[in-house]
Amino acid sequence: MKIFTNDQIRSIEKYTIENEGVTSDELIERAAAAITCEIMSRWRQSKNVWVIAGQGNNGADALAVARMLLEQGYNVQVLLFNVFGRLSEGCIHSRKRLLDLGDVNFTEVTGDFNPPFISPDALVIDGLFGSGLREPLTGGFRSFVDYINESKATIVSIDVPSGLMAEWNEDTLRRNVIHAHLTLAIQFPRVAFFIADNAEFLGEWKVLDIELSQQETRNTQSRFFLLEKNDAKRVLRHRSRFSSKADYGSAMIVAGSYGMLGAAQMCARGALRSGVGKLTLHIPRCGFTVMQSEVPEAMVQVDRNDGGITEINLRHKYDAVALGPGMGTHDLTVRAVETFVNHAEKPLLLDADALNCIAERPTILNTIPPMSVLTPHAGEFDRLFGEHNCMEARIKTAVEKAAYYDIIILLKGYYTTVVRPDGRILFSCSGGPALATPGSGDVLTGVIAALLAQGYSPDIAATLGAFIHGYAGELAAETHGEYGVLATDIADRIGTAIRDIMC
Ligand SMILES: NC(=O)C1=CN([C@@H]2O[C@H](COP(=O)(O)OP(=O)(O)OC[C@H]3O[C@@H](n4cnc5c(N)ncnc54)[C@H](OP(=O)(O)O)[C@@H]3O)[C@@H](O)[C@H]2O)[C@@H](O)CC1
Ligand SMILES: [K+]
Repeated sequence: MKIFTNDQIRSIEKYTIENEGVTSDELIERAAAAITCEIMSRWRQSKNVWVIAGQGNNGADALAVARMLLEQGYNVQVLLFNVFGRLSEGCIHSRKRLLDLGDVNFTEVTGDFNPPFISPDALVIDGLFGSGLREPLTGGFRSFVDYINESKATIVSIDVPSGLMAEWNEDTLRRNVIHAHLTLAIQFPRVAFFIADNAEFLGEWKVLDIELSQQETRNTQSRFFLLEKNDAKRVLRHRSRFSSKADYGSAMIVAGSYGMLGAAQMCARGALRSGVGKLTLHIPRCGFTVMQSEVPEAMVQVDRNDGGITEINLRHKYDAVALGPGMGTHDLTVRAVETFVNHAEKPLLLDADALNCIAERPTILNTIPPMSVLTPHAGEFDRLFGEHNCMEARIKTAVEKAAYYDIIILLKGYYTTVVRPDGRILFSCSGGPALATPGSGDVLTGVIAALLAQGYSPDIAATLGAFIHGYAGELAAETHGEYGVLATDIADRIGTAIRDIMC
């Protein structure tokens, strides 16, 4: 699914108006009807409702919602902010239709005003600013947004929480944004919805369909994508009855060190549950017995060193090679990673300590084969590319680095984000807090390695891997709850996750 920018949504809206016989006011009515419906399904008429409208069409939506809720018997009080005397046409139209009802509790703010008391049990409909916001809120608007947040009322934001930019918000002061409990996005989710930093503003979010042109939606190119279950289903290949393990590729995982062999095991389990045809593990000598007994499906090749990885020799050809889980960052391991990466010709999968080794010797970055996949969590990313104070900043750096080094960067988190060298950004929407468990990332590396071995392109393997892994985590949470999931529980549900996604 494509995620559009504000400008693109605006042109799809314009196209719809110009080519599909619908007026802007009708779109506002559609949006308001869908929002009203959603509110009515959640809150009874006894709820006190405050509708806060701004001067643009976000305000127009809000005023139309106020009218519809009044018609449904809700007790509604309306505040329209018209401080610059510049209401949009839609807003003027919605105001007229609202006031035509007669006897409406309506205040138009045109200058200084004392904010009314909003009780904590009230419902606030936030239609102050939507996608037309130019810059972070300041002055009176900023104070009013703070005032609403502090009221402790339940807040429903129309389209986007007021003060939040639809795409990038790094420069937005945290306090200038409405903290919604529910955000009802018109027609499309926004890029900002998939960036972890903004979760506190959005609350739960839902997209409401107002039937903008499907044709124009299809024709509009995007650089942002969301991978959902249906997309994953479309990408996953069915297996032929006549296939053999030779059809599903051969993967090598270089992992483990003394005390960290569990990482290698979990990674192997992730790969084996993801359908890899053949799996070889390169581990330190001390892990031989345990690995052979715990992961009998894999072949084991031991390092000459007992406690860590010191040489990475591929004795055979592999369709995918993953390096990192539990490897440690001993000098000898750093050197082994450097030598191996220097000589590698095909894309690699680099995770965890492989990334930490590269952080120790950043020149390795220059020798990573094109289209290799790096899978850092926030800490590993910062060790590699410098400190960042938020996920948005990391995503922006990832875009730069992915292009510069011609690599794919998968940033772990809710909405794991995959950045391609061409600047395209894919978000995976499965998962949840159950995935925040030790070894979870090792399992993910195994899944991606298996997909690479089976011939999925690196960007697809990364995004699909993140989706499958997240989905398996959700399944594991159904059994064990968000607190109780082990990484091995995730690994053991990967097969079921793939089956569910494909059916
Ligand atoms: N997608 C769709 O198809 C549909 C979308 N719809 C709805 O329309 C909404 C978008 O409407 P919109 O374009 O009128 O923008 P909105 O945010 O209401 O206000 C812009 C106003 O705010 C002002 N302003 C900006 N920044 C400011 C600041 N920092 N501080 C102070 N003022 C600031 C700005 O001033 P200006 O830039 O003109 O100087 C302008 O006057 C969208 O979110 C959705 O709810 C539906 O109606 C149905 C169809
Ligand atoms: K809003």
